Amino acid sequence: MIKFENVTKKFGDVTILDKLNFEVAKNEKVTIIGPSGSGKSTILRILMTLESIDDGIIHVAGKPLWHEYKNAQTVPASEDHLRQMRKEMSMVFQQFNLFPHMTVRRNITEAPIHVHKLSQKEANELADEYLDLVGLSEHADKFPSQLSGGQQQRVAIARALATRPNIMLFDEPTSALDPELVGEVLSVIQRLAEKHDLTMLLVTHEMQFARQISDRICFIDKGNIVEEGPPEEVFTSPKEERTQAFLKTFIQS
Ligand SMILES: Nc1ncnc2c1ncn2[C@@H]1O[C@H](COP(=O)(O)OP(=O)(O)OP(=O)(O)O)[C@@H](O)[C@H]1O
Repeated sequence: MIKFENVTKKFGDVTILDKLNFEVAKNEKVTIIGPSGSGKSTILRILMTLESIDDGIIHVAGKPLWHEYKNAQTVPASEDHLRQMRKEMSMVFQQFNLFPHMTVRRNITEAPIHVHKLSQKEANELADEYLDLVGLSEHADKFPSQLSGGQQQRVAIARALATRPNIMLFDEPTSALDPELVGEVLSVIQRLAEKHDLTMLLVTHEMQFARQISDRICFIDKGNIVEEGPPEEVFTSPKEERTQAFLKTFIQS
């Protein structure tokens, strides 16, 4: 579903992703872990086309993301192609990024109406369906400021789902929350992982959670995957020294 081939990303002279090879299968749930600054968020931002790449190729759902084929040649993607590709994916950010002046329902219906050209009625039905899924049906007419951080993040998840993506990206979705609000957001994500046919790529420091929901853990350091495998294997008996050191500091902190 997602395939990075020799992808390099630089910011100025600094190489952030260094010929990265990485794949996520359809419906697979993968968590990326790694030290601060190792390039985890950059991977998600590149997939959302919020950042471009310097070299390599990325395929999403069988099509090149940052390129397209024209006259049997690979050329840089047009804005039209990028727009099409964006429909495959939705991302939930660390900061919920809700529109403060819009009600919860309108936050959710904006993209279905304006990007996906659904009618108001269809978009409202979608909003109701996903507000129910995240357990916030009774809050549809409130404004974000009237909700707790955990509730706001659940609205952000409903909003991301309402464009009916095949791929959901989560970038540290609980790290801006007070500890007592983390659980409610994680349980929504867990339910999604268990009950919905979605490909999920998650960046989180919630190791216990990653262990529960992931099919595979990727440990990334200095822009490359150092080790990957099933959660039990990576967390219980990491093979690489760098993974061992990272997990150790994590447990101690
Ligand atoms: N727009 C940008 N311009 C310049 N440097 C950037 C930009 N975005 C990210 N970086 C740098 O790229 C590196 C990787 O950033 P990234 O956010 O992907 O790391 P991360 O692994 O997600 O870290 P964290 O766990 O702290 O969120 C960092 O050194 C960061 O400072």
